[in-house]
Amino acid sequence: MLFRQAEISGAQTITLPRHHDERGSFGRIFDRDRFAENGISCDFVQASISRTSYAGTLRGLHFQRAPYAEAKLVHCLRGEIYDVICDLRPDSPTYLKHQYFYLNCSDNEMIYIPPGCAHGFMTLNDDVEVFYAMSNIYAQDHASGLRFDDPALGISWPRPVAHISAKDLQWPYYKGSEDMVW
Ligand SMILES: Cc1cn([C@H]2C[C@H](O)[C@@H](COP(=O)(O)OP(=O)(O)O[C@H]3O[C@@H](C)C(=O)[C@@H](O)[C@H]3O)O2)c(=O)[nH]c1=O
Repeated sequence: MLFRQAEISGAQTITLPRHHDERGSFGRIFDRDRFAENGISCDFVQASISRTSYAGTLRGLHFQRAPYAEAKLVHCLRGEIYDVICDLRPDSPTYLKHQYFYLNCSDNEMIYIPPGCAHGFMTLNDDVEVFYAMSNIYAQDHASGLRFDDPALGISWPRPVAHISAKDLQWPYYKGSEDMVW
């Protein structure tokens, strides 16, 4: 596993090893000791898979409010996504900055997102699967979000939004709602 610091403070890209043979491949996605050696020592307590039918679908931007703020691991299992993390920690050197990653099922990359960042992605083709592991339980009352087109965040998405949930359209803009973020 190769760990590299991302631009967003505390975020990392993790290149996963994969062993190939005539049947296909095998690779480890989580290694507690290697993660801890590289500064990721939280427990991952839930893992989920999302499946998205169509290209141009946007999910996000999502985070959980305290005391359920969570770290996430994100890995694309099928297809390709444009993945975005956005730093909402006022005490962070990268506060309100965002970073994007193209995650493709064949490139063996995973993103570690520290607690206090919002996360979202857009699918770049049909039939996309994304794996997540989270360091906190899903707490519906603390699930929160921000608008994907928030001018304070300035995220430029690679194509027009073709599909988005009603829930994701009703998130507030950050300016004026900073207090409800945490
Ligand atoms: C996130 C989540 C949702 N759910 C339920 C709630 C709802 O009925 C259904 C779909 O939830 P959502 O609409 O929130 O799904 P989705 O919009 O795909 O939410 C995901 O978006 C990306 C960007 C993330 O970063 C994820 O952590 C997660 O927030 O699944 C759970 O039971 N557990 C969970 O951990």
